[in-house]
Amino acid sequence: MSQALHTAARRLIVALDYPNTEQAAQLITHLEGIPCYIKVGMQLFYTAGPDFIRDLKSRGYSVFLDLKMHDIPNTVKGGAHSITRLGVDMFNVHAAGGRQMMAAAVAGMEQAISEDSSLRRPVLIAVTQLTSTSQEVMNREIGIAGKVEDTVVHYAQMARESGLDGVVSSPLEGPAIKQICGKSFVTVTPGVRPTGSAAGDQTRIMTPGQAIAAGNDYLVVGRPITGAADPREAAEQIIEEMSNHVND
Ligand SMILES: O=C(O)c1cc(=O)[nH]c(=O)n1[C@@H]1O[C@H](COP(=O)(O)O)[C@@H](O)[C@H]1O
Repeated sequence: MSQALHTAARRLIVALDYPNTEQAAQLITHLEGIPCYIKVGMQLFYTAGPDFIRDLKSRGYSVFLDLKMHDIPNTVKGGAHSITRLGVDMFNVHAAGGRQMMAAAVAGMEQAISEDSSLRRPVLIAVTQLTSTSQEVMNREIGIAGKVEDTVVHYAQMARESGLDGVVSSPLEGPAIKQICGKSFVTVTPGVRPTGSAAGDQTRIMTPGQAIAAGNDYLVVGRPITGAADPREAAEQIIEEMSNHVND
């Protein structure tokens, strides 16, 4: 693998949204040798549990544990402490939980690190508006007026001020977030669809090339890879497209 492809692969996060460890393990086998991140979300974690995460880490994988915590500050602090102790590389909370909750997540993470010096500080990010949320749904159902981008940027600012490292947003909002929060504030962007693949429940989407060209740091891709006839080929095509747009 060339340096450019390697660099692009490190910015791809593959979502293992599976109902059991067997299917997840099969996909990991397909991706062997590709240095991408692995994302474990609610569906897999609630059945596979922490042992699956420890196993991935012991085998050298970079792991994003996507449990989107949203609770009272004390509970989120405890959750962040437990998650950090698993040794994951990235995890998330919902920005809608507010500043105090996000600061509590940072405190829980830092407490775990201070107790065990072998742990590395994970990247802690806040979900802004889910990529499945359209402008209309945000206004009429969630009850937030205005543009999605403005809410996303507001949440991103709160996350930065609360000590988080970045946010989850759609790739469309990446440039506005970077402009307000700075280039080093991390954007992790699901809602990525290669040309011709089904959007499904995602509404705010870009292609892998567009998402990288917009300056986003990490792309989260699930079904376009996990649902492909040849998942490895699908992942390689996405990485190639990403690598072609790194300096756009
Ligand atoms: O936090 C996330 O990862 C996340 C946030 C968000 O706003 N939208 C979103 O789709 N995700 C996750 O990103 C993945 C996207 O999967 P696909 O739509 O199959 O590519 C899923 O695992 C979602 O849980």
